[in-house]
Amino acid sequence: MLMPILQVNSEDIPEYAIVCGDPKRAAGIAAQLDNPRELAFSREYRSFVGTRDGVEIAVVSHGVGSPGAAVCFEELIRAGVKTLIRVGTAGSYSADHPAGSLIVSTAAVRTDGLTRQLVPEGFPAVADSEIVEALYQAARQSEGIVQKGITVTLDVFFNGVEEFPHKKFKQAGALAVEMEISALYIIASLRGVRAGAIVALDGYADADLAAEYDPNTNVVADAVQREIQAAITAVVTLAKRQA
Ligand SMILES: O=P(O)(O)O[C@H]1O[C@H](CO)[C@@H](O)[C@H]1O
Ligand SMILES: O=c1cc[nH]c(=O)[nH]1
Repeated sequence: MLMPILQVNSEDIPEYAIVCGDPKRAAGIAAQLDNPRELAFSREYRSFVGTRDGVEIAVVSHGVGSPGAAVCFEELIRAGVKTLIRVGTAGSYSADHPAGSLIVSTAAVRTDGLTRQLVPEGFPAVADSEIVEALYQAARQSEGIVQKGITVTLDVFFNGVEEFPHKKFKQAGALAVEMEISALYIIASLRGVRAGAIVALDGYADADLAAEYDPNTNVVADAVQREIQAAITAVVTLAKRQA
């Protein structure tokens, strides 16, 4: 069956998918698999399949922001995906986690508008614990800071007249902010599949720490490579465990 927005056929989509915002990053992830094949490039959604250690993996970009990403997650699940891992970037809340650190998201604060239209207030956006552990163990095999914890999903990247809610979420224990994980966890829960996420920190979101925002440094690029390796390793670990 052809998925109308991703423009991929369900027959080509395996059970495991790695998703990321940037279509270029999707190509970079696919290039690290064996026999990568591009399936489609429709809107912001660029789709590939490849294998690692005999495990078939889809790699698909979902663009920026929860509503667009939700379309991607929904169609992948309709096409047969049962395990989704997001490989993203995020802004740090703490000097303990500078740019280049990796955070495995255990749960996401739902400040986004999308999930409010899907589930009641107070319903938690939580990662699958087996995926969290697989990502954390895989990421710890590389150099650099790796931490597990709560992330915040926001709709806003450049602010308006309202203050960003970063301070209160930081005080409450959140580690970083990005723009799609709550949508991923809520949709996974609604559709009965499992999901997890790992993010590379690309600077400080907290105004007290923030310097000039530059996500295009070598430190961030290295961290993105480490999280890609961790996500691929985690998928293989999870798949072998299920076999
Ligand atoms: O690097 P990605 O996966 O796109 O993730 C983060 O980067 C984008 C903002 O620049 C948002 O999509 C945010 O969630
Ligand atoms: O949403 C995002 C992504 C990366 N860095 C940020 O500060 N915010």
